[in-house]
Amino acid sequence: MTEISSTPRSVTVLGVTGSIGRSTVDLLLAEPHRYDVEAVVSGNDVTALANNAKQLKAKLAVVADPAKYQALKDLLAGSGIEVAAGDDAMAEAASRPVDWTMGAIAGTAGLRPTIAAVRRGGMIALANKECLVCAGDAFMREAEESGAEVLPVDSEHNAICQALMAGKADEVSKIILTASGGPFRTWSKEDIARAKPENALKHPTWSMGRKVTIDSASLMNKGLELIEAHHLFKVGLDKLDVLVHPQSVVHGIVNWSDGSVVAGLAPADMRVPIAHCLGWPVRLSTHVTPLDLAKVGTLTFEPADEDRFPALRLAKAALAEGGGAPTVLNAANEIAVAAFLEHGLDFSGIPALVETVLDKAKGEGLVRAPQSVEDALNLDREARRIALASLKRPIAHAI
Ligand SMILES: NC(=O)C1=CN([C@@H]2O[C@H](COP(=O)(O)OP(=O)(O)OC[C@H]3O[C@@H](n4cnc5c(N)ncnc54)[C@H](OP(=O)(O)O)[C@@H]3O)[C@@H](O)[C@H]2O)C=CC1
Ligand SMILES: CC(=O)[C@@H](O)[C@H](O)COP(=O)(O)O
Ligand SMILES: [Mn+2]
Repeated sequence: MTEISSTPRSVTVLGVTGSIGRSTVDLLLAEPHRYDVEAVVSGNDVTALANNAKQLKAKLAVVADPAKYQALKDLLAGSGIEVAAGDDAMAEAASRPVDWTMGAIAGTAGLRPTIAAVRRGGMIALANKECLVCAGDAFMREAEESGAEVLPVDSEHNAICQALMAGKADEVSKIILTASGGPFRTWSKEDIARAKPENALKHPTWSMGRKVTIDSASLMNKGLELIEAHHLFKVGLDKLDVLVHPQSVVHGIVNWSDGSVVAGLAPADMRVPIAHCLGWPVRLSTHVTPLDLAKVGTLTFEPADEDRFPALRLAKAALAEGGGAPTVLNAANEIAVAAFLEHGLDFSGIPALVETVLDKAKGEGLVRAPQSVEDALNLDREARRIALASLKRPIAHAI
């Protein structure tokens, strides 16, 4: 049995102020002697960032928004904690040597700092699925080259990664990702089309950041997760499936060639997969309320409806097409979600915009296979330009 090391694990948390970030901080503070926190990074919430930096005794705090530099400096004055701001500072923070990095910045904004961590090596606990949807081939190739170990945090992928330990890669017949079905699981197509942000932000089983919550409501989240699974587990769409499971108790399922089925179950609490990655290869003890299956009582499963949830169909098609299609899909979806949250787009406008952008990008001959992370980011920018130009009402904040 592998023992828990008595040497503290050095850690950096990208996206420390978000939903995944807060769960990570909770685990770090439960056993502070086990960790040496190097850097914490946020987008613009300097109050929470400064608090996290002090609580965790971090050496460095970085905020993405350069306009927030002075505010962060004032908040951390006299603490001895180094302060920085901006994109280059985030990448520099992520490239400082540590054993373990949490990649939990929301959206493609997280790609540059996360790849900086990958290039440095060590363990990368990856929550940010957009990194893999935007630039999966290049991202995983760089991880292989640097020796970085990519640990899946996303609940389905973490469960599947554990289930996959029951056999060999060539003995897998199917990998199934469960989906809660989101708040519109039982809604008609017409009602879904008219859904408002306040409806879409009411996730039935998980408490998460706004972007992933909207993606769950459209089932784009499950589409992004299929692409994420393709890169993490090196399987094609023919071996991947989605099953709607409203209780969010079973997170991932592996069907084996001999008929055996191994499923990963856990409470709907992200501290469980984060702890799995934080302790890896050792299991930590957490204060998470254990899963009580007698209390849950019934587990149900149903097929996903791609007619009412066309985002899932679009993501599957992008995965099947490959090349730059997932990059374009992801960029268009980020703009669409931002527009929906600003009331600039109907809910049904999200998949509609994604489809329009994919068609226009193909028409302009842009959907090439990215050769590098930087190449993927260039394609991402071009797809955003098309998406923004396709909106009837302009938006103030692209995610
Ligand atoms: N929440 C969950 O349960 C799950 C989340 N994920 C994935 O994890 C990632 C994070 O999700 P979640 O924690 O919910 O998101 P949140 O919106 O709650 O948090 C996002 C974090 O990213 C930071 N951030 C936002 N924009 C930037 C930027 N431009 N530069 C640097 N930092 C930025 C935010 O800082 P600030 O607070 O200052 O804005 C915050 O710390 C997503 O990719 C999501 O899909 C995957 C599975 C489950
Ligand atoms: C917690 C987590 O991993 C989310 O990605 C979750 O999967 C969202 O729920 P849905 O199953 O509704 O997309
Ligand atoms: Mn998930």
